[in-house]
Amino acid sequence: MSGPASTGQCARVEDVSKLFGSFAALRQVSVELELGKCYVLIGENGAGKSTLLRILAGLLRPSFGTVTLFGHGEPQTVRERVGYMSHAPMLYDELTGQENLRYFSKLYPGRECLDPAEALRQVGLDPNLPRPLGHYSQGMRQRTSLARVLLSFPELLLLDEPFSNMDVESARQMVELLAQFRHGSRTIVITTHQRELAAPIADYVLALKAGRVASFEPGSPTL
Ligand SMILES: Nc1ncnc2c1ncn2[C@@H]1O[C@H](COP(=O)(O)OP(=O)(O)OP(=O)(O)O)[C@@H](O)[C@H]1O
Repeated sequence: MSGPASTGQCARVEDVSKLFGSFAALRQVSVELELGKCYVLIGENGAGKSTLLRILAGLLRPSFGTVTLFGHGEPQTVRERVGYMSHAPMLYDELTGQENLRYFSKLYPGRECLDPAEALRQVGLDPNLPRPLGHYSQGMRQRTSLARVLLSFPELLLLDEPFSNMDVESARQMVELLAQFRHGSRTIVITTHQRELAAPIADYVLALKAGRVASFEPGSPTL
């Protein structure tokens, strides 16, 4: 790769503000994301975490400021290199994990996709589980959501509250899994209210407060 990869930069957010009507959800946020690192985004309810993630995903446009992703000034043009997992899992309860993924893999026509069974294996799930998703534990549902994101071989993973409603052991397993993806040189951004759960993979911790960057500090990753 040339250009941005050689500088090790995955994304650059410069002076980004996002207004909803007259309300500023983000105010002059600037941050740079290096390739292959994990960023943990924390802050109270309404701090702007999901808004920043959705802007990085190209799902929202900033009102002011710029976002550069993989060296491109229009995140929409590199959307296929980004995997976004929202905190409402977009999966069908009446289908099995593999049926869900087969359905979603058809939404990427003409593109190479990871085999659904392999995606499930990568997140530690048996692809041949006969149960419908409605009978999965929360941890298994979150893993299936992550497998769905992996279908398109994303280089940047944007995960909104990946540990929500998970027990501590399932969250620990999810963190180990994410650590493997990071070692595979994917860049990861996680929003969470449970900073301690993500600490083992946090290369950097970005705290937002009322839409502003309150702090941006290196973490102490152990994985
Ligand atoms: N589409 C929208 N229209 C209007 N206001 C919005 C919209 N999206 C977000 N907001 C507001 O912007 C602020 C930031 O929301 P955001 O979801 O980014 O916060 P958050 O830090 O992710 O919060 P939480 O931890 O509760 O998910 C909130 O006050 C929210 O109500």
